Amino acid sequence: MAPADDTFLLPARPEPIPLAVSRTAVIVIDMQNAYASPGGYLDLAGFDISGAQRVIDNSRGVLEVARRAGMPVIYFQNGWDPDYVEAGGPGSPNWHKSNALKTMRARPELLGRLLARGGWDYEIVEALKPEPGDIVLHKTRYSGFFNSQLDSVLRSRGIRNLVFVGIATNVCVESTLRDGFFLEYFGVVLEDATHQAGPEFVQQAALYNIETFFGWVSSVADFKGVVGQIAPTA
Ligand SMILES: N/C=C\C(=O)O
Repeated sequence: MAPADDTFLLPARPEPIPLAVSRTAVIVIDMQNAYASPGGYLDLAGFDISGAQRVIDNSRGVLEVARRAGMPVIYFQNGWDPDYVEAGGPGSPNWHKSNALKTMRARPELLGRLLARGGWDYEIVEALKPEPGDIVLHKTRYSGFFNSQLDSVLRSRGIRNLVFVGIATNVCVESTLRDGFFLEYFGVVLEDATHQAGPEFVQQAALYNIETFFGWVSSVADFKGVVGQIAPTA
């Protein structure tokens, strides 16, 4: 049972949202070399990753105050086994839509390198490595609620509120927040700790969708400003 006094009001759009510390987790979506480092999959596939460093820098501060307040920090790594069995063959829409798989079919020299567990591309970026006590989960599709332990990890901890940072806003962040909505989780995205895959308008479109239909949009400064005031847990 959450202690009554651990609720805080997070400034957000379309309205501030009350969150209980004991029922809130920060979800770090796909902060892997694949999505945030030059030479990673997204960069090799031709996407602009110039906003990734800002996501890394801003996420560090978010995770620092969240850990100090006692919130679980849950990382996702997106990818598959090195033989890509988990990616699915031509009978899976993932085979047709994954830009990582399409890039490797176009550039066979990359086969086995992109989003393959155990490789550099799959690893969390050096500047945002998980710390002791953080939870690291694996996912094989855009949404963190499919083929993963996320729902049971959250329910076993009484978590109902999910604060998102990571990449890509319009793909894995929005997919996971949307599925969380359908599973009765309250989703908040920190807009300046996310970056899109694609042109700038898809960042705005994803934030519009989240704010209007699926959850709330807040900022790194608002989150740090409120959660940073919460006394460290024992
Ligand atoms: N995640 C975002 C996109 C991808 O994995 O292709």
